Amino acid sequence: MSKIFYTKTDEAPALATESFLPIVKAFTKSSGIEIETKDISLAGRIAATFPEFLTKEQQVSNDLDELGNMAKQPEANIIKLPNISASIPQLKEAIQELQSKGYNLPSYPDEPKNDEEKEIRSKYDKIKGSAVNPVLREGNSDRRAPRAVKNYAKQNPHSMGAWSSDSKTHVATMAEGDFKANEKSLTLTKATSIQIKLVSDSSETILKDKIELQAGEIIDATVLNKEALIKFLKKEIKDAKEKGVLFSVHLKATMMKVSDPIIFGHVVETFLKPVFVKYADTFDTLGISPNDGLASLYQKIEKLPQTEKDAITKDLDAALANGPDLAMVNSDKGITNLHVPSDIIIDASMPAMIRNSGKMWNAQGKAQDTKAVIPDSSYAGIYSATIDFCKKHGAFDPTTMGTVPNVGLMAQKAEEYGSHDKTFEIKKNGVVQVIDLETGAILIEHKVSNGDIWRMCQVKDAPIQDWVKLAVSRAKATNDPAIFWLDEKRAHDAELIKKVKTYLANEDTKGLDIQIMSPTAATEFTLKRMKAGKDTISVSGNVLRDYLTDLFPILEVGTSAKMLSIVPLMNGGGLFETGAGGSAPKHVEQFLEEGHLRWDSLGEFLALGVSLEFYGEKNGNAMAKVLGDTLDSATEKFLLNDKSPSRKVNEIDTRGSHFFLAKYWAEALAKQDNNAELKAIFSKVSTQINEKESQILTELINAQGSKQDIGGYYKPDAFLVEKAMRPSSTLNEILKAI
Ligand SMILES: NC(=O)C1=CN([C@@H]2O[C@H](COP(=O)(O)OP(=O)(O)OC[C@H]3O[C@@H](n4cnc5c(N)ncnc54)[C@H](OP(=O)(O)O)[C@@H]3O)[C@@H](O)[C@H]2O)C=CC1
Ligand SMILES: O=C(O)CCC(=O)C(=O)O
Ligand SMILES: [Mg+2]
Repeated sequence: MSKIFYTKTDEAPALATESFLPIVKAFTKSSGIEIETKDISLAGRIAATFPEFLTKEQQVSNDLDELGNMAKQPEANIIKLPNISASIPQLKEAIQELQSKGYNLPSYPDEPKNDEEKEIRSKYDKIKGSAVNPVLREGNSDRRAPRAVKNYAKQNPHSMGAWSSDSKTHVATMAEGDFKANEKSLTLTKATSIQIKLVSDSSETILKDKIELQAGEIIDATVLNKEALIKFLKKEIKDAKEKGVLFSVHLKATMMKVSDPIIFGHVVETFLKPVFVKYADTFDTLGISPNDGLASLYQKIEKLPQTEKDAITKDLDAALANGPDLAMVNSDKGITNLHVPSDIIIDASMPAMIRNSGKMWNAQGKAQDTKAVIPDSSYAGIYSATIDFCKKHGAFDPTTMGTVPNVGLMAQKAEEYGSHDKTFEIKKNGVVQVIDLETGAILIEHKVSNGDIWRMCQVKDAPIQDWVKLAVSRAKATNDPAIFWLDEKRAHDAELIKKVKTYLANEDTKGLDIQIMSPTAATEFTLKRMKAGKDTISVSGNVLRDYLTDLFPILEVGTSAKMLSIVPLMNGGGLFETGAGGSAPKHVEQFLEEGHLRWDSLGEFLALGVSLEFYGEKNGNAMAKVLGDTLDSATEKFLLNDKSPSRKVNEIDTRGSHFFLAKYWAEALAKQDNNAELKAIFSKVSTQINEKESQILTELINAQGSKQDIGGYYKPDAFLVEKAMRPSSTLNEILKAI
């Protein structure tokens, strides 16, 4: 009998799991459904990578590898919660925490001095950034707000900041020399293997050897010119100051884990140029890299003698004061947009700004118009088009606006999000060539200069076919227009458009409205319909999948946590992601401070519903189907009765919301007549829950209001977490007895 694999991750979702999973296990046990937890937390992945440094007791299995293999099996059924995609500062913190807990792990070598350190560094670099999702995503993505979620938002609209036509907020993006401008692309007619090399006057360096490519695969390569980037940044820093708007930079340092931290580093360095010039030697000795952000810089200068440290701090203050005001991540704590590369992640940060009248927070904690710097222009246009739309038509109205589900090309590390092992910071002037190893032909080449960022992306043919099919099936299921967001003027998109046209011709699309539009045109088309209450399916590549499934949900339903996020795996299994958002570090902060967790598990309820249904079909388990159906009804009632966690302490939080879900789930099971055994079991449970409701709620509220100690951040103490997340002994007893 196959199992449901449930992931143990990090931060707020991991805390929530401690409360919710016991409920799920109790409810599914009698139906013979086995649920197995797999640890893919950052700390777990670090421990699994370095068994040779650990004691027998500390060693753990490599659960991510196992799940990655599982994702290729037809019986795969995986519930995936959001996890940390670690920036270098986060990775270092996690290592330090484990070391302090007696794990004899090597530290992260900033500048590896020998082969052993190089090996350690390369192992850590595999854990860095988005190291989990690409391994599990062996299928394309289908993300949407279920009808019940949409209706809830219409009846209980979230706040939406007003827009004024004289808002100074805008997007700044490069006009030349960026990834978009330099992209070259081709489709392979037959399978081959390639090599990437850098040819300079004096030498040839192989950057990557023997990449196997399949027939029909699209490859593209491009380069971002460092000089053009710096020129652009200088201009925008000056312009932000002149216009009196906040300066903020929006990148994806997690998914784009090689290119974007380097770009972030250039922003930090350009902003603070005089300091980096004056203290170049000291920073070198201290191993300071602008790519790690200001927070890491401040931390490293702590090691200096007081007078030296004071001198640098004074110069940093002066350089910061001399520039435009920076958008803040946390105004109270003085954490700026330039502190940590992973604090501002474009998919969530741009929609949050748009929802907030186009403003970000300044140092005084006040909302202010902003220059959103998105260096590469490939996708920046969708945000400028949205901002222009809001300036012209005002903010969207959640009570009337339409919905925009997404069908995203994602399988097998598609496009930019699979490019990090083929992304290089160029060390010498020369030419980068992609060579066909079978024919010796140069497939693509670019002239490059020292410091440029060159990258190659791939997308295989089978995922493209699957994606087109998925788009057609969603268009059929809804009868809504489906728009492929592809720009015929971009080299990669032009190749993709040829395939889309070919594969669409193989499908029965009679009566369907399927169109191809550039991202900017698609944004305008979709927003106009959305404003008028009409629904439009976005069919996009991998990056836009990510951006659009935060942008529209955040505008429509307040958060992407409430999305149904299904990945039909290409080999027949199912990966069910819980919402489309992140791991909300802010929520953990609040929980530790006042014992209130505001993480909304709605995405998890939805994911579990489809997972159970899928399990029922795959295994001919009728009880699983009943559990799935009743969970869906419970989720609807949950929304109707507005039982999501409140944001305020001493009101129901995540744990209370789980209680209500359990209550409604038991009620629905008691009410249904498809399975007598479940009806009998849960009639009893439902009565018990209803009888003890006020006692349980009191226990859950009483657990709030004070500081929490869970014995760690990346690897909290299992016992303390359980105690904190399951404070109602009355509820625990009822669940135990099922
Ligand atoms: N699938 C995955 O594994 C993903 C992982 N990540 C990772 O998550 C981390 C944080 O990323 P970030 O960009 O800040 O995004 P988050 O989604 O974690 O946070 C953005 C904001 O969205 C709101 N939010 C998100 N999820 C929920 C939820 N379930 N319930 C209630 N509110 C929610 C919160 O707003 P408010 O403060 O208003 O309550 C939150 O502060 C990073 O490490 C990132 O790499 C990011 C995206 C996807
Ligand atoms: O894997 C990650 O780092 C983030 C994924 C993400 O943001 C998404 O898929 O929407
Ligand atoms: Mg995202």
